[in-house]
Amino acid sequence: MTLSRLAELSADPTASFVLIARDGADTVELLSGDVADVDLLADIPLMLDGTPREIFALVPYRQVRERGFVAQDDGAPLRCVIVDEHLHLPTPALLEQLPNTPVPLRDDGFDIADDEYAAIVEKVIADEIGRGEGANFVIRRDFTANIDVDDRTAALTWFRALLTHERGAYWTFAVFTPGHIAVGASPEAHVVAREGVVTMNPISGTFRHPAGGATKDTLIDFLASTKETEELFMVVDEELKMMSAVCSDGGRITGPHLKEMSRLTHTEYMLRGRSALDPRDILRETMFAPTVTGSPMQNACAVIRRHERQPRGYYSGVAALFTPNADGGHDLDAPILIRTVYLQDGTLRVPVGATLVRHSDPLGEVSETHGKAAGVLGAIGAIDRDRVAEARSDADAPGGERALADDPAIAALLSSRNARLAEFWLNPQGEDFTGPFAGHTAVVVDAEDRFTTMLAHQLRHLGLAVTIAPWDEVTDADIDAADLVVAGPGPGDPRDATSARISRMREIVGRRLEAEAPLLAVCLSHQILADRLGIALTPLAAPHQGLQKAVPVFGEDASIGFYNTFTARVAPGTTTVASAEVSADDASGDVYALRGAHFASVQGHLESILSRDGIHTLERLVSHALS
Ligand SMILES: C=C(O[C@@H]1C=C(C(=O)O)C=C[C@H]1O)C(=O)O
Ligand SMILES: NC(=O)CC[C@H](N)C(=O)O
Repeated sequence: MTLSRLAELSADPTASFVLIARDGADTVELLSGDVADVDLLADIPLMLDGTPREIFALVPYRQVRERGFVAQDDGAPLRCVIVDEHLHLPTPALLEQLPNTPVPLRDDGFDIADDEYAAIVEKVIADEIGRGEGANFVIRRDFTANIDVDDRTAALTWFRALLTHERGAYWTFAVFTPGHIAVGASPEAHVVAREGVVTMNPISGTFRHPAGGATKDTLIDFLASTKETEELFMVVDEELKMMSAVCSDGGRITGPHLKEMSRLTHTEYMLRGRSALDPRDILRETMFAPTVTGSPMQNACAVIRRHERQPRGYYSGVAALFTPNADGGHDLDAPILIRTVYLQDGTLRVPVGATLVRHSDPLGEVSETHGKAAGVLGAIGAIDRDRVAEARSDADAPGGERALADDPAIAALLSSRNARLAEFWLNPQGEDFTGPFAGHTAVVVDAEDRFTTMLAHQLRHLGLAVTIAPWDEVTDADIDAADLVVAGPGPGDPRDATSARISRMREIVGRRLEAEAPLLAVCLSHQILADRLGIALTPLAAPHQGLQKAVPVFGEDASIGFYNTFTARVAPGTTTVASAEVSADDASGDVYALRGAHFASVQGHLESILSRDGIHTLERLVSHALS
């Protein structure tokens, strides 16, 4: 009876329904109901006539405009299915019933050719990361094709192929709404909220299996790659910013783990914290994953706007399932919309991107996009399916399936990565805010890099009562009233006289110095402070975006994470400038920290997971500024 319901729904072109196979489940969920398109996340109708409702939503990328971020606007609707019926279908019986119709593709290929994509990668590294705009950016291309088979039959065929041949997906799903179909196998949970616990699952680092499949040796080579390791650390930092914004306990990280799929293996962390927010607010604060946009996230949207030719539609948005819970609220389960085919009136699109970092190899990123698209492209018949991968995905095969993650050498290599990270974020932090600076207030000025949420969280641990204020909202009165002002980091060239944001940060730094009132200046603001003291600013020969280094900070060596392209530079050996004490690199003269009467500054990000000595150094600098 339940299986016949699927047959009925598929036969009705006006019906809206969703099929979801969650990781590890032996059933496929079938949800159906009426469609409602809404403008804002807050409009998602979780309550109707006083009754909590289950809602499935497709959240398009353009929704980032709700956060004040830029996006090409294609009008893709924030589409909700108000669930009337939620069935569980046994997977084997469902597979028997799903069509397996040949779906020939016409006019198929990538909209951006390989060499053009490589050229975009080079441009993003030079013009964006190379100009201090951020650490990592995801730029996408689309595989497109046309089909002549009926849309719904094609989509069900592809869903069957993904269920049968892909593995390691968080959700394998198919969404049918009038005029719009999406079918995918996404590895990545963006945000999950259950009983007050919020989980995020940043996945980055991509190992494309060689012909014949992954082996222990090839996987070990991948795990040793600095680029792939640092890429994952950077996205964990960016997601911890989001966790710090939504969770009272800031969030802690566990992992790293492997995500083994049919043709590639990713590396991932889990971030966990507690939050009492409405799930729609959690979703808004976390729109969208840095793993599919970049960091800092707000500027990543501007970079995407500059370098992508077509709007994103649902790519990098989320599918969000809001389910009523026992507390009268809703749980949220929201995978990222990647590895998905979108189908409208016989035309399909499979968008795919790669995370570009300072040491990206353009051709390597080209093949990474092919590798990531391969699972879906194999399922829709655009490329040959990989027999080896499929054999491995058969858990009933003789000898069963043995995950490489279980190998002791691999497990040891993975866990050794954490030795580089800050214990603060690896351990439970509790909510005990009775640190050494209790009784003092701080205003943290955000210059469009939400590292301020992590800074604020650490400052609260040190006892301060903290508020975060955006650079364009904070008033002079706010600046004057705080016991401590923390002038935050931000994208861009610190010498840029045309930027209103950088000018305002200059005013704030100057105002506190003139008042001789406690100031801590971080990264961009450290550069601004250095400039004010007469120290020269210059681009680094190679950006330090996402780099960990042990550097001298006033008599102690500190292991710190860096996210800068520019630096303040003195003649090597310099120890004071004007009235300020300088901690600089012996060889290059690059200034790592400054301190003087009532102020201190630091080039690195003490709040980053890359800063093993972060909170300790933060405490030293705040203590100096407040003294
Ligand atoms: C951007 C995509 O995937 C993301 C980027 C990854 C990477 O660059 O290593 C890995 C997994 C995903 O978070 C995509 O599939 O389009
Ligand atoms: N994170 C930052 O504040 C970076 C500062 C500056 N945009 C640079 O790249 O050097």
